[in-house]
Amino acid sequence: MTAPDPLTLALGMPKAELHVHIEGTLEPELAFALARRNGITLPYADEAALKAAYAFDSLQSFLDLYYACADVLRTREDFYDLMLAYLKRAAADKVIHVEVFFDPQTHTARGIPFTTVLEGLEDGLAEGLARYGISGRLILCFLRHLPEEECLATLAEVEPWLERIHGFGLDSSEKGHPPSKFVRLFARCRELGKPVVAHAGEEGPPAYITEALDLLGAQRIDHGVRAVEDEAVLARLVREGIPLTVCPLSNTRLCVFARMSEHTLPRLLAAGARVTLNSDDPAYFGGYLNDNIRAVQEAFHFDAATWYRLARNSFEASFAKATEKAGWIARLDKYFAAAGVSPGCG
Ligand SMILES: Nc1ncnc2[nH]cnc12
Ligand SMILES: [Zn+2]
Repeated sequence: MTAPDPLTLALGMPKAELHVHIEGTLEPELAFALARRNGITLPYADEAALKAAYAFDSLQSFLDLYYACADVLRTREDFYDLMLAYLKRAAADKVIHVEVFFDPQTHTARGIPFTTVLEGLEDGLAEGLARYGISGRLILCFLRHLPEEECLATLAEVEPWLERIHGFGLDSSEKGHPPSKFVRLFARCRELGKPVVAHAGEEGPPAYITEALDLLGAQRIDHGVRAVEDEAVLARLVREGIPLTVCPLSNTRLCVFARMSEHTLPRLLAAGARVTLNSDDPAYFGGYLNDNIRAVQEAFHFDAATWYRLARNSFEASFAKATEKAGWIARLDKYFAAAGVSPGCG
């Protein structure tokens, strides 16, 4: 039997996605359908005009559009449709577990009750499990462009639903909003017994990664791609086995790197960092997880062992129970064995 090429293997391998913003999975087609259903006029004539606006030169230029489009999400059914549409795409890419970010402040600020958001997303996760066999968790992200006091008020507001929120994260505009702004907020999150993650080192400097670890107690760093700029920060990430949820298409679309060939992913891997691959905001950045894999493979020509490592990292870095992780890794090993490939690691 001839072994499949590394790209074919990577596209078909079971994997987890640990960094995807549900609001960032809103495809233009669904945005217009929800706008029609809710009697809202989007400031774009049609789907093509909206897509034409996806020319970003920075994180902020993207966030402005991302928050504007989220306005079409109004009802529990809207959040359900959004989640289910994402899970369908993820299942097609052989994703078997997802840890999904959501930004409740984007919605509660518009008068949408938190329960509408939570229940709609949970309905979608339940249906996704039934239809596609994907397990899912929700990670609530705080918007870092807002004052810490407002985020503390949001946390107090969601405490009654704590057992339905798996963890807490920090997203939105990174520059000028360092992790140190949110020390009290994340101390409270940890006090509540929840895992914490934070976007850091996307556009911001490596020092923000250090702050996220030391001041917020982040257990995973979302992006972290600028860690290579500080040897000590990178060495620490490697030594402590801190997972990085890297999103290659996001980074090129938001001009963190001018082109994929300049991405720091190979350097992070070569240093021994615990990297995972993810799609971030797939509707806006040119694709879902397997589109990221295709773009990475075109630039870097990874071997089968590297793809195995990336998939294995995605399971190991998840917040699932150890028994679940062991089951997924066994499934991954079986997949590689059935393809006649011995990845030579793990
Ligand atoms: N890439 C990103 N960085 C920070 N906040 C975000 N919110 C949605 N996508 C984001
Ligand atoms: Zn993100």
